[in-house]
Amino acid sequence: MATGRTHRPATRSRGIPEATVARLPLYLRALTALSERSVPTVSSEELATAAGVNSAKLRKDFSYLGSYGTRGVGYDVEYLVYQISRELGLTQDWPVVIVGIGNLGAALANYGGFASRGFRVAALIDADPAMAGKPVAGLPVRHTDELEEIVTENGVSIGVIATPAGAAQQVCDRLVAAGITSILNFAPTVLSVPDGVDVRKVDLSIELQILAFHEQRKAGDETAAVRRTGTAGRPAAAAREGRKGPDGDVPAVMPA
Ligand SMILES: NC(=O)c1ccc[n+]([C@@H]2O[C@H](COP(=O)([O-])OP(=O)(O)OC[C@H]3O[C@@H](n4cnc5c(N)ncnc54)[C@H](O)[C@@H]3O)[C@@H](O)[C@H]2O)c1
Repeated sequence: MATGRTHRPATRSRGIPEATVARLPLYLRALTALSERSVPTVSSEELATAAGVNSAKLRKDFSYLGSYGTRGVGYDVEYLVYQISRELGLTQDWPVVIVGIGNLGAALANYGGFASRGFRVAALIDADPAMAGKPVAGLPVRHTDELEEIVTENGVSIGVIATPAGAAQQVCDRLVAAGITSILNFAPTVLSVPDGVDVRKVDLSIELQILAFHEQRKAGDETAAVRRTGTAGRPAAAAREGRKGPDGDVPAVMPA
């Protein structure tokens, strides 16, 4: 049934670019920490540092929300938390189902951070009949036979897939046929979905592979520095000075 991939315009309907949308959760996390410490206002520089974002970019992002802060005072923390939460659709409750309640699915079900951010785990679903009825994170595991019924009854629009890769597309197709329009996929496979369905993929092994790439680069830089100077521990200085290595390579700063 899967017919194609979701294509999203670079700018959303209300004129907020996708790149800004992707940074809103970073601001929200930093702002929530400030709010928990009862900090009333924050400057763009402080918030940018806490969110790991450049402050000019932050000001531009907030201008899309119509939030400009007050000169000499900064941004009102509580109001920004409300504004960003509203923009992200977090002022309403989102029931979520998790499919595949093995090691990862059970860990996700037990993660308190979903509920505190408005994502209520409505049901846990697994194909293993031996698991049906067993409690995980206070919820009885339901069998996949009930998947469509669960989605409809709970008005679920977000599904989390934590099954083995081989089962993920079939699970995805059933979730979509049942009415789910957003999928968070942890299985190491590319899912095909019809237009109008959003898929976000989480893959820790890919993140590790990217870190391995950087580690290899660092090791390469170190070796080059030893060759250049006969001393280890100088590549950072060489990079700052923009010096080229013997092979003509400039130590690269890669996007995170
Ligand atoms: N994204 C990541 O960073 C990350 C990290 C760890 C694991 N994973 C992936 O997550 C998935 C789960 O890993 P795990 O260690 O929890 O595996 P697991 O074997 O412990 O659990 C898988 C569960 O899925 C169930 N299942 C199998 N087919 C199903 C189907 N058709 N419908 C519903 N449930 C079904 C099984 O009964 C089992 O309970 C794997 O694809 C794994 O590669 C991803």
